[in-house]
Amino acid sequence: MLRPLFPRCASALRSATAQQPSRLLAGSWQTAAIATVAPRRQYSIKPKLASESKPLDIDPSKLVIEKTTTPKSLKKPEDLVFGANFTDHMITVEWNATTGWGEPHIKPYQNLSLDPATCVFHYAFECFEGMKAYKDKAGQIRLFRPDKNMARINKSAARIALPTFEPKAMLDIIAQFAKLESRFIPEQRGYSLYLRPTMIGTQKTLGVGPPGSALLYVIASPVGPYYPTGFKAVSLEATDYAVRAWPGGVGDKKLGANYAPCIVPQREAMSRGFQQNLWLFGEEEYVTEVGTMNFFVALKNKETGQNELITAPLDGTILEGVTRDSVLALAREKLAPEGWKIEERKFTMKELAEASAEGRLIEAFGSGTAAIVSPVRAISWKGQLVNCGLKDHEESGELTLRVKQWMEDRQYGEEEHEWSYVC
Ligand SMILES: Cc1ncc(COP(=O)(O)O)c(C=O)c1O
Repeated sequence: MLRPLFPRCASALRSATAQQPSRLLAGSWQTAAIATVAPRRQYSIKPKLASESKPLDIDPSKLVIEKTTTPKSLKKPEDLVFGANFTDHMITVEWNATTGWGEPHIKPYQNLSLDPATCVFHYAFECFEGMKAYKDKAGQIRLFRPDKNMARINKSAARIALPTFEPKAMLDIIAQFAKLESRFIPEQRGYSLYLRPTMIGTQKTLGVGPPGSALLYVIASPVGPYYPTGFKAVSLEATDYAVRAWPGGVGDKKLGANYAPCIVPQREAMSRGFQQNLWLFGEEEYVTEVGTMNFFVALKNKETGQNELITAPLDGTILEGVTRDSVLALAREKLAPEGWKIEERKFTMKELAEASAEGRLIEAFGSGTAAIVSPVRAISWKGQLVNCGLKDHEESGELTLRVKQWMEDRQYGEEEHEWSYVC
């Protein structure tokens, strides 16, 4: 049994829970302890969770645009480094619990000024998105399935008591922003503008509670192809000494707090020569996802001989990737008619190792906004190297290449499709 760090607090908390369960829900440890000392005190106002604020309050018709007077010089496309350079402007929208969302602004890219006591610095009130704007052959800017990113950031925000917003309104503002930054998006295929919507709690307080104020901002970084000289297959290390997420946790939300704890296992994997780590879950060692990508495996079914494309289900422990959803939809549309079975189901490392040993593992790849798809060569697990179907001289399997092509056709508007949002 774990010994409480503060035994007195723990017993005060236990008695507060027994006597005043509803009070404990409304307060913190500190309030719980006070409640035992002064049991008759009532909370007259139930604190309003930021996430209960009504949507529909970001209003694009109120957008204020202030253009920069010092435009940045453009980098050569081949010199672009992911997330290192930013465009001229940013979007900001402030929120507070009393008045709701304020005027949206597009203004010159600039520093934020926040008090050191601001709650984001102490209790990780932060969530974010990663999405891309592409330039098509006609020079139009296209966002890829941005509705999915808006829905996801709202779910993330609501989980950490930050406010939600009307997705269509924000999308309208992001589209105007992407158009304004058009000169930063190189024309060539493979290039895009990475957009980073971010929401933080900005209340100045060390008290633990729902933030009374927040800031939603969007910055943008021009990016080149993830693999400038063509695919490079990555090798993964299956992590068996740490878990990324668990049932009932927040692994399916894009919270900054989910990312920092993943860096040490990632660094460990790299120190042993692997590019990324692969997160497993439970005694069964279910395969969940890779560092910042969902994971797909193509294998031949042992009994039926049918080709199967498998990825972990959305059970709350993996991020609901927009690319994952797109790959599944494309596979159902294009691979299923070729006889493939497309499955979202739990699968174990043991199952993969067995398929590999029996020559049934066809291919494996990660999926995510940054790389679209990333071929996997091998997975280190329990001292063995599980080969994922590539020959030594190959950097990608055929299926991974096809998926990349299908995705890019829709992202760059070569295939007109409802996933592409023309700004
Ligand atoms: C943990 C994690 N899983 C999966 C993904 C892929 O998600 P998406 O396809 O929406 O980029 C990401 C992307 O950032 C991620 O951080």
